[in-house]
Amino acid sequence: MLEIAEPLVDSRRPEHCLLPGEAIGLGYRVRGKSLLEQIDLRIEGRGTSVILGPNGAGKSLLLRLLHGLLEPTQGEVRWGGKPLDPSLQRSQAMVFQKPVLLRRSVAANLRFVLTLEGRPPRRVLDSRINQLLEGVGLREQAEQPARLLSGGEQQRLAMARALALNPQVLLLDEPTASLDPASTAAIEGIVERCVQAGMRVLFVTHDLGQARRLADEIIFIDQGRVTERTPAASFFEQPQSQAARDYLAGRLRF
Ligand SMILES: Nc1ncnc2c1ncn2[C@@H]1O[C@H](COP(=O)(O)OP(=O)(O)OP(=O)(O)O)[C@@H](O)[C@H]1O
Repeated sequence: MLEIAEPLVDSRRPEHCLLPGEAIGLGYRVRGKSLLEQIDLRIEGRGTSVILGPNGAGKSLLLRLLHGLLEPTQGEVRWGGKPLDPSLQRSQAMVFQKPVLLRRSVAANLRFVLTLEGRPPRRVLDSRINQLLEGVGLREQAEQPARLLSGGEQQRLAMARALALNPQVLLLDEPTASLDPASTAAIEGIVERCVQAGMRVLFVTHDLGQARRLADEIIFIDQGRVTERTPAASFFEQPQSQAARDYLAGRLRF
């Protein structure tokens, strides 16, 4: 298994306090069709909320709305009591199933993010890039074109890029869906260290083993509605909603 060196997460915290995150009467409709409806959620404290639910339930839409990539058609999203603006948005980071990387070197992908808001001294910049690459086990590939990395390596680079600006909240949309078990374990290890360092994680997955390993609580979504929110231990023993029981038993619902 890949050994990932410390430290990955910078101990300096961003200036904004993002928590709590709130979805208040949140809804999203497209062409008269309701895709998410009446979502009320409060995200606070530490740890990892794993979002489960069948295909098409609205999990990715919820993450995109929480991250401000989509505008709700009903209700609102607030972080730290305020609507998400670009500066608050930079205090959170999202990683997608398919990493979207620049056609540049591995190090240049990180340099790009780290110089978005000004150019730190070269020594500081290089040291942070090395720290991030060390943290995700990619130090030796620093000068390699990012597009030549394997799928697992690309996703580790995407994680490093997400962590570059010390987000307080990490939104992960099936980041290991196309990865093998070793690469999946590497990503899970990075996520665990982020949680230990105080980040709040929202993690969408269909991998129930992964949900058991990572979740402090489960948020279950079915047909655009949150049907339950339960501590992880009791969710797997005793899901409260029929939708969740069907999902765990592998029964299709139409
Ligand atoms: N921009 C859009 N316009 C119209 N329909 C959309 C749009 N985005 C998503 N949808 C639909 O909304 C529903 C929820 O999509 P979403 O991607 O959130 O599901 P999901 O729970 O993440 O599913 P999966 O587990 O398959 O990734 C789906 O039926 C999808 O087709």
